[in-house]
Amino acid sequence: MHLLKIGRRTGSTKPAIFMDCGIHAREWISPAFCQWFINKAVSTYGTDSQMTSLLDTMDIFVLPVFNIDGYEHTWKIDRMWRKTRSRRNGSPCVGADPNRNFDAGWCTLGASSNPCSDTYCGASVESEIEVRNVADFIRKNKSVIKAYLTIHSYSQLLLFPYSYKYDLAADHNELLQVAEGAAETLRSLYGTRYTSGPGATTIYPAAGGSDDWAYDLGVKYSYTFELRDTGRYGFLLPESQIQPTCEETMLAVKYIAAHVLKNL
Ligand SMILES: Nc1ncc(C[C@H](C[SeH])C(=O)O)cc1Cl
Ligand SMILES: [Zn+2]
Ligand SMILES: [Zn+2]
Ligand SMILES: [Zn+2]
Ligand SMILES: [Zn+2]
Repeated sequence: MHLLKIGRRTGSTKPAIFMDCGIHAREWISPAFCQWFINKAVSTYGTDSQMTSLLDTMDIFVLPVFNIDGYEHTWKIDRMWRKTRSRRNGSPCVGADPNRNFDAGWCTLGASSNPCSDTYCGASVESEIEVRNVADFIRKNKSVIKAYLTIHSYSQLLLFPYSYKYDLAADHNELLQVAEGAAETLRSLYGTRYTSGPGATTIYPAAGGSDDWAYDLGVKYSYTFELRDTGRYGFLLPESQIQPTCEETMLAVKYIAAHVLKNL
């Protein structure tokens, strides 16, 4: 797994943002966005004032493709694959849903213990090596990681904890306010409408997700993005929409980052 660290080479440890893409293999617009983000971050540092002040103060960790084996599978075999590609002896089916495999109400709701289900929670918490690696990294760096962003598609949603329960997060009001501000900034470019809210009531109740896990670990600004569209093309978003999607999402990510920066 290739994790990029974007930031100034100062010796000092800086507060950081962690963003992952491609946790679900078929959500191809997601890795496209991380690639776009990396290029923008390095190419506009020094010219774009927001990006410059962000990178002068914070580091940004970007994991462009979380679920590498699943992503390759969608390129070569099965475009609609979602899960990892782990194999369990004795099981006829392959893979677990990495976004049900985190230690956050693991396998209690909105997930399946059937290895053939697309929302299979895995044999145990962090059974998927990709999940274990990301969780280990964030645990090790939790004192500096101030925000966790995980990029999915589709539905045009900006979700935050909780999905594994209906209780509101302690920081609900702030998380909602920031999400709504980010969604409004995103809409200002092409008019794309996003809905913001806690996962459980905004999309569906489900346990084992990375955003809930990061939030409970202490990463306050924890968001799941569901990028374009709302179902017309779904996961098969046309190439013509890649650039506009990346441009509008960039605005939302910069909005959240600016809020994190202001509240360091
Ligand atoms: N904590 C979570 N946050 C967001 C979601 C929605 C994504 C949408 Se593809 C999923 O089903 O894994 C699911 C969970 Cl479990
Ligand atoms: Zn397959
Ligand atoms: Zn997803
Ligand atoms: Zn999705
Ligand atoms: Zn703010």
